[in-house]
Amino acid sequence: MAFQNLVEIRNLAFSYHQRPIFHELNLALPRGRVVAIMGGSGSGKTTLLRLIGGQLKPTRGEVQVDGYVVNRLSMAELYRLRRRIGMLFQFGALFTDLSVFDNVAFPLREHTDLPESMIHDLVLMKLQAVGLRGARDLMPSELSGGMARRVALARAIALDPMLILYDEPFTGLDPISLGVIGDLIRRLNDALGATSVVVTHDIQESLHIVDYVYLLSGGRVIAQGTPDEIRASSDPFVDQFIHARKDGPVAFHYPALDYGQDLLEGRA
Ligand SMILES: Nc1ncnc2c1ncn2[C@@H]1O[C@H](COP(=O)(O)OP(=O)(O)OP(=O)(O)O)[C@@H](O)[C@H]1O
Repeated sequence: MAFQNLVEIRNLAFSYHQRPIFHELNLALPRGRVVAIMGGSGSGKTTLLRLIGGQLKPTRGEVQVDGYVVNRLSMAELYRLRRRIGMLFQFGALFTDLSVFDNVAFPLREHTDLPESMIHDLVLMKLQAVGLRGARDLMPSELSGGMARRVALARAIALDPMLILYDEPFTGLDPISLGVIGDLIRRLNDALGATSVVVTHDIQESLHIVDYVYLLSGGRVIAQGTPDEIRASSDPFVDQFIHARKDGPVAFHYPALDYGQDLLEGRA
């Protein structure tokens, strides 16, 4: 049975030890879409990706991916599901002792019994898709930051995932490489018929490439909409976020004791 939403998160709560991160999180990722998850530092964006990938379990509520409740799967079932999820984590670290070709071949060799001749063709197809077929014999140390990110992207899609999770895919890139990666995220999603989730601080770039945005704060979704709706929003939080304003509903300080009291207690 095909579910309209590839990912659904319902009434989710999650804490790290005693520290609550999400209280009542609800969100849905429709099939075929590219969705951005944004929010201030520490709002739980990476945690959310890890809940979707089943690396973390919610304390309440559920995470459903392709109809499976991720937090109730056995290890074997979770492993099978994860094979259909591509992940590109911050800086998308490559294996430094493997060539570009072998980096992209890695998941195919790990997770399939395909013959080397077929792996060869699949790797070249993925490298062609990111424009780096000609760089197949280079080592990671010979790549620019933008090229390395593209190789990581080719590796993330090696198994033709149904869902691709990107954690800060634009971090540390120059503006041209950033545009190239943004464009690839969109094009690869559409070419694969996949669904993509992009956790990012890069608001302007992501508003160009995504279909929908969720803004997280205080453990829940506080705004959502299409890029046009987000741009036009008069919500003070959205305004602060979109225009990168220092002052607004999001406080600069992590919650702390009163400053004066804190200083006095230090002396006591
Ligand atoms: N393994 C962990 N154990 C305890 N606390 C954690 C752990 N990982 C993250 N946290 C805390 O949970 C909160 C959410 O972290 P998370 O990395 O999900 O935020 P984020 O929105 O991705 O932040 P950033 O944009 O800065 O990367 C942070 O306050 C962080 O300190």
